[in-house]
Amino acid sequence: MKNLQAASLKYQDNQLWVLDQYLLPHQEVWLPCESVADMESLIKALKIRGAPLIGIGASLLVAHLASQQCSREQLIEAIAQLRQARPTAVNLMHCMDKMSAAVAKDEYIRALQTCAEEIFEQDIALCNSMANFGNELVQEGDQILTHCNTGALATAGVGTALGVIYKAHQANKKIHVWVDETRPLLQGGRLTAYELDHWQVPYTLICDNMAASLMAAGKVDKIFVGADRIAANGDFANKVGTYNLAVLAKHHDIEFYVVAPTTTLDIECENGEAIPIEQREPAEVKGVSGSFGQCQWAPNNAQVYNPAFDVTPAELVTGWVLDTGIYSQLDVHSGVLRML
Ligand SMILES: CSC[C@H]1O[C@H](OP(=O)(O)O)[C@H](O)[C@@H]1O
Repeated sequence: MKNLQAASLKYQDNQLWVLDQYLLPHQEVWLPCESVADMESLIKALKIRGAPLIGIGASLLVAHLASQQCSREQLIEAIAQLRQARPTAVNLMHCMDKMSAAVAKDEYIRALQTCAEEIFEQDIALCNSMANFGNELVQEGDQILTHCNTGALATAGVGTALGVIYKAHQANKKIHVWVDETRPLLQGGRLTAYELDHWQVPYTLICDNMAASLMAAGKVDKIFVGADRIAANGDFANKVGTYNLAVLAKHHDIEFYVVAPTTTLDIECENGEAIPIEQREPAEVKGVSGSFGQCQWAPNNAQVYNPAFDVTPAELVTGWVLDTGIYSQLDVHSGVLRML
């Protein structure tokens, strides 16, 4: 397989490497990934994360195993196992479907390697398209709020929602970004802040519970978020806390955009109720952990509710920014997502 390099994933000299996002921003540690167990563990621990990237990483791992003379049966098992690694981001399932089709071919080793390379390179192009379309929505001086991390760390390209922000900054639109820290795993405070620092984009880090007062003060012009799965009717799942922002945006009449590649569409899901929501470990809410270690503030026996995502209904969305264009409520209500 050819060498491939993304911000947090690389295939170099027949070895797959993952940048441990759990340790960012203070430690940049690249981990080798050599087995299904390795990749499954990295995905579940969000050491590799982001709807597009987990599909891309899993695909590269399967292609790597194929080049290591794994049998077709072992590869079929690997695909089935990786498909289960996380339940909400549909990109993973779409990628594993593509790899399943490839492993069924006579020349399955080459087919798997080509498929994984195409998935990687396609995502770069999808990110560029989303960024270009989304940038059309950004005016000079906009104050943009974003949630979680949707940048180069979560994709093979410039990102989804954060890719739009990156493009607007590159176009000298003098934007400012409000960054939700995004409890409980702090993807915003750790990863989005890290990316915006790197790109020298002006930003201010906030706790998630501060977004409402910023909107009330007229300090937010637009909101751009990512998605993990978009249903046929336009409802979508994204990092928990996204629904909060959508409701607040409606109340304050602020434009609210979801930015995602078409690989995040799942027209098998009629609406948001059909999207499986990952429930994660209580420890993530009882305290916090990262490159600094771990601390717990809640009592050991505290009951915890820790959904990794929530669902935003289509009626709260101003526009869907996909790699194929920008779609309005009217477009989506007419069923356009089923035709992409
Ligand atoms: C472009 S990434 C999309 C999506 O994935 C993130 O979830 P996680 O950090 O749990 O992988 C977040 O919901 C982003 O918006």
